Amino acid sequence: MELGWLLWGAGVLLLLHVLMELSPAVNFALRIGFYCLLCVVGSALAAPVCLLVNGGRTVKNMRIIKTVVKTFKYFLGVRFEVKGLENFEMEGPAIIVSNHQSILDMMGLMEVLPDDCVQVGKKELMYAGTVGLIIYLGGVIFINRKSTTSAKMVMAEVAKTMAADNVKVWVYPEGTRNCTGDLLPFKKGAFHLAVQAQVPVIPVVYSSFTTFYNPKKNLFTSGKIKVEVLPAIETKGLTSGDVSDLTDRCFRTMRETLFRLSGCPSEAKDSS
Ligand SMILES: CCCCCCCCCCCCCC(=O)SCCNC(=O)CCNC(=O)[C@H](O)C(C)(C)COP(=O)(O)OP(=O)(O)OC[C@H]1O[C@@H](n2cnc3c(N)ncnc32)[C@H](O)[C@@H]1OP(=O)(O)O
Ligand SMILES: CCCCCCCC/C=C\CCCCCCCC(=O)OC[C@@H](O)COP(=O)(O)O
Repeated sequence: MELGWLLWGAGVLLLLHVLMELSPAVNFALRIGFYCLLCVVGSALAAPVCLLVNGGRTVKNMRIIKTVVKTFKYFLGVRFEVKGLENFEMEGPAIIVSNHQSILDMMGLMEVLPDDCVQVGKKELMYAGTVGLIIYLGGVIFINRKSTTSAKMVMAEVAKTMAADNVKVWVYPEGTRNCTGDLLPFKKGAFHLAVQAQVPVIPVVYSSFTTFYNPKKNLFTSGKIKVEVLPAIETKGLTSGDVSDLTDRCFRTMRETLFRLSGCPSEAKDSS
């Protein structure tokens, strides 16, 4: 009986292996499926620990979530090379902005995430099963992207409380995933938030995934991601009239860094 199960298991694994070798689409779907499975299982394991240790929804749970998510890279063959972490070594609140390429970004986020830092996420994520639960427990700030007014109100509330709560807030200013090797134009919410709270903006840039991850080409192999935490941009004394300039400045710096980290120096020159 047990031998029968073993043979079945071996047969299924062999079939999956052959399918993966033969079809890039199957290979891609299985690898992404595996990542999602890691997220679902990792969240299911982390949630009770968060509840037992910290009792409910709090940014302190991010340490537990980070410990779990940081192991995922070993299962997927993804590695990170991080520079500039000293730029996070500042007391007090800040807005962190970074490029957003894929759902895989959760690994890169957790690789560098400073203490007491929450993310801004779309509210739909709340309903993603155990992943939604863990995101809720981690204190993620949910916004409704379909309603500018409501998103602005949530951000304004965060601006009022983040100094007292002493938290950093991580925003993806492109507002959505974008895996083209370039940046989408930045939305201004993160920069309004920084100016309203009078806190610095710290940009974080991840090199382009396109050499090892491209959903359009069913490409997902192992790969190395370069990450750079850039020096903080001060906002003391800036007003809402300065938000566009601040957004542009940050966009240009991040785009140059993205091209440099991804090995496309000519495009970096074009953008300056
Ligand atoms: C195991 C698994 C574990 C998982 C790990 C857990 C970690 C979880 C991680 C979760 C990761 C989740 C990752 C994710 O889910 S990423 C997706 C969700 N995140 C975002 O969308 C964040 C970025 N978006 C923004 O910041 C947008 O600006 C928002 C959403 C706020 C509005 O966007 P919208 O498209 O509606 O409007 P607009 O930007 O064109 O702006 C329109 C006008 O309003 C002005 N304006 C904007 N904002 C403000 C403001 N605050 N005060 C005053 N004014 C403001 C603005 O200047 C403009 O005016 P003008 O300049 O044209 O005159
Ligand atoms: C009962 C419902 C069950 C639902 C189960 C869903 C299981 C989900 C499984 C794995 C998901 C792993 C994702 C980790 C978190 C990803 C966060 C993320 O990257 O969100 C995308 C968002 O930034 C931008 O969204 P769009 O690019 O605009 O779209």
